[in-house]
Amino acid sequence: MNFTSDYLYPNLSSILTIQNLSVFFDKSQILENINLQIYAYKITAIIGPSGCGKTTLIRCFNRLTELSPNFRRVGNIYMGDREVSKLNPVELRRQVGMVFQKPNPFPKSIYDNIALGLRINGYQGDIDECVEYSLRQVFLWDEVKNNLYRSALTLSGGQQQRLCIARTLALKPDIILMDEPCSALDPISTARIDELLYELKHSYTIVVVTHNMQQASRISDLTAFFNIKTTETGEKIGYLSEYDKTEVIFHHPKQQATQEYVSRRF
Ligand SMILES: Nc1ncnc2c1ncn2[C@@H]1O[C@H](COP(=O)(O)OP(=O)(O)OP(=O)(O)O)[C@@H](O)[C@H]1O
Repeated sequence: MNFTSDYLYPNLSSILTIQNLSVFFDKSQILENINLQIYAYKITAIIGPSGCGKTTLIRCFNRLTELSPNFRRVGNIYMGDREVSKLNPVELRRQVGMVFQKPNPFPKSIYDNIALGLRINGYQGDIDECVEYSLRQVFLWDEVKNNLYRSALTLSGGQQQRLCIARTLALKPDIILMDEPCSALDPISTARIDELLYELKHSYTIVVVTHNMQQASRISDLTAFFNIKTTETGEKIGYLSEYDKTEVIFHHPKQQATQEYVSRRF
């Protein structure tokens, strides 16, 4: 099914348009014919069973999949009106930032975790100010302001993840991709990240892969449910099964598989 062409929000602009995207690693097909629109200033949750290609999909958006030599894709991914393959990958990854499953701060000070990326990207403004602003955006400033030169590795998991989000925000991305950002966190840290995402969506477009149905239903505006089909030769291929406003996906999905997945009867 085609989930593009102003399907859900006719009046909103789509920041990413995925058209007929299929992904292969060597001869194995991982994703088949994905058509999807990501809307600006919305949170889009990507859900689906393990192995359906959620991570692979979002890594196509900022071309991280290309770092695997066996990767190949057909179809198109447009950011605005430009195909991402035509963009400089370093600049693309600044515009399309990523937060990973496990917090991965650099083994440097809290300050340097943010300042390094700014310096590498030739930031011309006041670095101290930007460090403070980014830490305030993730509600970490008050917790770390007296220890900015302490190793980031001494922070708790939840603090480390907020630092990683701050590091991404400092580079002023348009889109933030999050790959199960709370899977390594306790419920309190998860709740703080949820609140944070809610605040951030006024300024950024967020795409979050999650296995946490509560998180998806609480924070996202739109939800894409991916499923897996098995071909006659036994190959397992991920496809986009249903995409709609989150309220619809969780309360009145059109497909039984979606209903079973979101109610954990899958
Ligand atoms: N670099 C790679 N080379 C070969 N196969 C890969 C590579 N990366 C991912 N795959 C395969 O692609 C399929 C989809 O993986 P992916 O991590 O995208 O799924 P997922 O839906 O995010 O899974 P999970 O929910 O378990 O994280 C899996 O079968 C995986 O083994």
